[in-house]
Amino acid sequence: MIIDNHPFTVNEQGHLEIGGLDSVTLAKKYGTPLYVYDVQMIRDNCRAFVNTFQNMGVTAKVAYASKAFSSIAMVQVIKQEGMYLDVVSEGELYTALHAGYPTEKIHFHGNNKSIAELRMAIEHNIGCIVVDNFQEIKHIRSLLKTYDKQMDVLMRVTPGIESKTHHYIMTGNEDSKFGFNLQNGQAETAFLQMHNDPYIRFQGLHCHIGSQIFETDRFILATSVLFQELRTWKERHGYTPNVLNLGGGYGIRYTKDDAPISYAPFVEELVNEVQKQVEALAIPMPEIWLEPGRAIAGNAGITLYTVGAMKEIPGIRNYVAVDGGMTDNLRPALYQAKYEAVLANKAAAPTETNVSIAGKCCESGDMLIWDLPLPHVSQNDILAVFSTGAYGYSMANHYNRFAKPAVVFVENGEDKLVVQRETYQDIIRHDLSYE
Ligand SMILES: Cc1ncc(COP(=O)(O)O)c(C=O)c1O
Ligand SMILES: N[C@@H](CCCC[NH3+])C(=O)O
Repeated sequence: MIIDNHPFTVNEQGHLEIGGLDSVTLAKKYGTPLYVYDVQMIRDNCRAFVNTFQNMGVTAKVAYASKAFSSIAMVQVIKQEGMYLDVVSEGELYTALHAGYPTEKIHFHGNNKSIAELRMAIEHNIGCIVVDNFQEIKHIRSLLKTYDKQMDVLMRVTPGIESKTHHYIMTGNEDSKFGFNLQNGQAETAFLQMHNDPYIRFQGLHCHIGSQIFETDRFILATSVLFQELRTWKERHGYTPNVLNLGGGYGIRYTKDDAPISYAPFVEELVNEVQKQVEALAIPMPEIWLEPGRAIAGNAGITLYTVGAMKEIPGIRNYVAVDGGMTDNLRPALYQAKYEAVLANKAAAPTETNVSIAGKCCESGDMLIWDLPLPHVSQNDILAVFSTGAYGYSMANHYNRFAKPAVVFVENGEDKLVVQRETYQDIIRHDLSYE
């Protein structure tokens, strides 16, 4: 039996399976809360992007945006898939270096890169820096001169496009902290500062319009806005780009209300648009780069919790509390994000009650799901929340001094612990005594 619209099955005992393994057994073995990933699904998501470009004969680089979920094992899977890697901090870069990621396949982002981060990127000869502001141009130029090194650089621009997503995760609108503004000429000024620099190898433009977006026409629109700018630069400065990075942001299915983007037709649509624009401008086809994060990791991960206290307020609400919450999944509290879930140990049972899943933080907004139909719920049932593979572990925090959960990978019928559960010793590790 397949779980309604989620890519998971139910076994003969009526338990939810992930990657062919019984999720209830995994919960018992590793404890809860527990993040579990189906690694084959991560690989399939990577291949859907990479293979479509290959099948179309288009030169492309697909980078996994590691902010969605970064750990040594995750980065190693991405490396095995031959993908590129997008990092936005020293910490993500450090993780990639420790995972043995080929440094020339790493792209560095960020709206406020520190000198230390730029040094780290330059010292490790990473593949590309995506420059975000005028101060950074100055820093990169002087650092490259000091190191006497050249570096591939892209310029992040904001195309002035509002995407239909939560306001907090829009990034392509004019009023954004990210990138150079196209409308007011700042992008062209930045371009003029970089394109003849002896140390900066200026490769082209980068644009990321936001996250969890379903309308492919937004990406097409962003592409056409970039080409309007490129037309101007061609006419004024004779410039043609080597690279066009169209970012990430592809929406996945969290609930039945979401219609996720199908990667292959989406990539085809995007490539066709670039080809059309390139022909109109009479320039050679640039390399197309993409940076999916959520689309790679999101639906491959679930979170398992154990049901604890239950509180029924007759005529108002049935609260079911689990042993995690906004500390392992901040998205409902931060973006009012919606999720679906089942009882992993009763996955084949008919639903008979409507409940609200509460976390255990001392915070009324610590609710994981407000309305969830479930079978009869008992203490110690295992709740499995779907689509938590992206921005779950990576946004986990220590509020109320909760320890971060473990992460388990499942592949070829085997489970492997890839991030240990934190201990209370970890929680107080950096505390110093004042006595
Ligand atoms: C520059 C950049 N690239 C890629 C991503 C990945 O986005 P998503 O996980 O929505 O694909 C983000 C996050 O929004 C981003 O800021
Ligand atoms: N963290 C966000 C997305 C931001 C992506 C990075 N710019 C989320 O959970 O949806």
